[in-house]
This record gives sequence, structure tokens and C-alpha cells, in this order.
Amino acid sequence: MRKKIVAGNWKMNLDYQSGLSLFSEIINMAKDEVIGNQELVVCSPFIHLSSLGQLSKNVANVNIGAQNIHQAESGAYTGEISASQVKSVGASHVILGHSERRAYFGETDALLASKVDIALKHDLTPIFCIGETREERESGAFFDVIKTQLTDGLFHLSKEAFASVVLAYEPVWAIGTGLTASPEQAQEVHKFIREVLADQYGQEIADNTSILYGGSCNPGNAKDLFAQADIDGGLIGGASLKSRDFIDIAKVFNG
Ligand SMILES: O=C(CO)COP(=O)(O)O
Repeated sequence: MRKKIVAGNWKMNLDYQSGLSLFSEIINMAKDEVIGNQELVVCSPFIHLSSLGQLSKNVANVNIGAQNIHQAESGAYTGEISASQVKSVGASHVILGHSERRAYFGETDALLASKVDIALKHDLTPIFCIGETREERESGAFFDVIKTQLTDGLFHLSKEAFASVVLAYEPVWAIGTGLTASPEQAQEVHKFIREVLADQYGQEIADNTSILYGGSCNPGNAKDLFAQADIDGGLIGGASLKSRDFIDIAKVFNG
């Protein structure tokens, strides 16, 4: 059975104290209310990570992650943060390939491939994001776009290395727009992704890879999305900034 995961992406929100308060609420609610085998991951800004690492030390079902890392080991890269640095404060995950990083920071598939490598080297689980723009959806090119993102960003990995990767399908047109992919639209792409994985790495890897959906996911639509055969959880933006909403989304997997 592949892992069910609900990950929050706080993006560039929350000052230090507000982040700590939100995270404290999340772990308290998770202890009382999240009773299945699902895993929660909170991907905060770098400034919070060390403190969240302390707060979540003994909380089995809540992990923390970064939203980016640099591709080099260390060195003269002013303003950047390395994989080993985020690992050292307790992060277990890192979001890579988010469409905002691709669009606003020029992150290419080739750059992302090297970020994936350094993440895995430091035992960080990449939550690797893929997804098409509105134009690519409307032109019908989206299957090709997604296959290229997978191929160029990830398929240099060995089967053993790929087994540690989590995927997130985030159609760009659904991010922060309130416009969610329908469960059927999302399932169609998730199923396609799993077929591409099976071609590349075999059926067992394809069956064991968690593929999350992201894009205006909220407590109102999570149940129908997560009920789809190939959707294994969510990568949540706006709704992860409210403890009640984030926990309610995670509770869909309580069973
Ligand atoms: O980008 C996202 C998560 O990484 C999705 O953001 P929203 O849930 O705010 O649409």
C-alpha cells in the first residue's frame, strides 16, 4: 500500500511567531484527530524550520519540509540554503519543481534534476511538482508536458533512488485560483503519470509511488479528489494556513 500524504506548502507567508502558533495548533489537532496511517508534512519558510523541527520531534505523524534548496553541497552562494542545512534542523522533505519556482525563478528541468540528486544524497524526500499551464491544458499538450517534466527532472535516477520520490500533480491553472481540477480530470492525469512510471521503472515502483494532487484543494473538495484510485493525498497551499482546514483535509484518510 502506498503512503497517503497531506503536505502543506506555506509559501512566503507567516512571520516567525504566527508560523509557530499555526504549527502548534496543527500538531495538537493531529495528535487528537488524525488516526489513520496518513502522513502530514508542513513545508514552511526556512526561518521556521528549526523551531518546527523541535516542536515535532516526538510527533510520529507530522513531518516538516523545506520549499527549496540549492543544488550545491555548500559554498559561496550568498542567500542560499543547502540540503544538509535543512536536514540538520529536522526536515525530512523538500518541495522541488513547484511551478512558482519554475516560472518566477527560472528553474529548469536540468537544474531540478541536480536539486533532486542533492536532496536524495542528504536523505530528504523530494516532493517533485509537475503540471501544465492553462494554455497547455487547452491545447491538449498537457500529457506531453508532464511526461517531459518527469523524464528530464527525474528519470536519470536509478530505480532504487526513484523509490524515495513523492510526486505532486499541480495544474498551474488551479493554483491559488479557486479553480480545482475535477476529480476526473485529476485522476486522468494521475493515472497517466503512473503509466509513465511503469514504463520507466516497472509496475511495482509505479504502484508504490505516492502521487499528490495540488491546486485549490480544500476541505470541501478533498474527499472526492482523494477517493480517486491514483490520488494519494494533497499538496495544499492556501488551506494549509488554517489549522482547521489542513487537519480536516488530512482527516479524509482517517477511514
Ligand atoms: O501551489 C500549491 C501547493 O503547492 C497549491 O496552492 P493552493 O492550494 O493555494 O491553490
